[in-house]
Amino acid sequence: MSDIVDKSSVGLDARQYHIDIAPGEVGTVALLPGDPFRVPFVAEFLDHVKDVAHKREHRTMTGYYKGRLITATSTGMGCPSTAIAVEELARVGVTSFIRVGSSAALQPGVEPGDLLVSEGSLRNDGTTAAYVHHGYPAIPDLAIAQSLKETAAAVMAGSERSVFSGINATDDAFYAEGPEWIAELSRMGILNVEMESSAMYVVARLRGLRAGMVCACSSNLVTGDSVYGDKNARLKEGWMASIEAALETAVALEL
Ligand SMILES: O=P(O)(O)O[C@H]1O[C@H](CO)[C@@H](O)[C@H]1O
Ligand SMILES: O=c1cc[nH]c(=O)[nH]1
Repeated sequence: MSDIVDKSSVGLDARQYHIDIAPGEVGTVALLPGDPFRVPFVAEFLDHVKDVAHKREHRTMTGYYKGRLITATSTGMGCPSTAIAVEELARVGVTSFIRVGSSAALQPGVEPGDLLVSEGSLRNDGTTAAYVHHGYPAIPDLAIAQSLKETAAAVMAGSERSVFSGINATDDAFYAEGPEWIAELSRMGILNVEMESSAMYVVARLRGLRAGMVCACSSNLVTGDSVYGDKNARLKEGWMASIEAALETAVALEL
């Protein structure tokens, strides 16, 4: 049995197997969109941009925002690839993570393009169950969450869009979100649903790292308001606002 691999100690100081990044190639704070095609949206805010790596769903670029070295890495969709990205980014020096995703609203009054700041996640995923007890909370770093509320409000000031904060759900199965589940989440007061934050929060807590999330609302599952069709411009505006809020938090907290 002595030949069994211990993944907690394998490849620690090397180029990482899935994200293709070596220690020294990135900074201490990473913005995490789901989609690799959204990593360049982060880069639009940065100076001295470098394309660092792109392997599988994990694309990484770095650059400077107001003098701070920022890393942007895509997680892909769902908790399994998100947990891998957080684990491997931590091994190459990242200590703080801010997910900048899209998410569907579960309460009336939230519209596509609005910003949603996470205060915690209902862990409806299989990945975190492999890491911890079912009662373990999936919660952001409190200072990051508070800062995201403030920076999101500042970024959205004067616009027609709003900022909401609350508990989100993290689901594994986009197409298994049936009407009963959506109604139950809404009745529980859950603000929005996405597919990555529980893994980011749990892995971050277990490894002594910090994490937070600000998403753009892509659709509202209880009002039927969706981005399909002419609302897409609003989602892009929401993504850009969420990225700016995350960058301002990175600067404000010196992440
Ligand atoms: O747009 P991203 O950040 O990928 O986030 C949301 O979009 C995907 C589903 O459409 C899931 O990954 C969900 O969390
Ligand atoms: O889980 C998710 C994420 C985004 N949009 C949805 O409808 N569900």
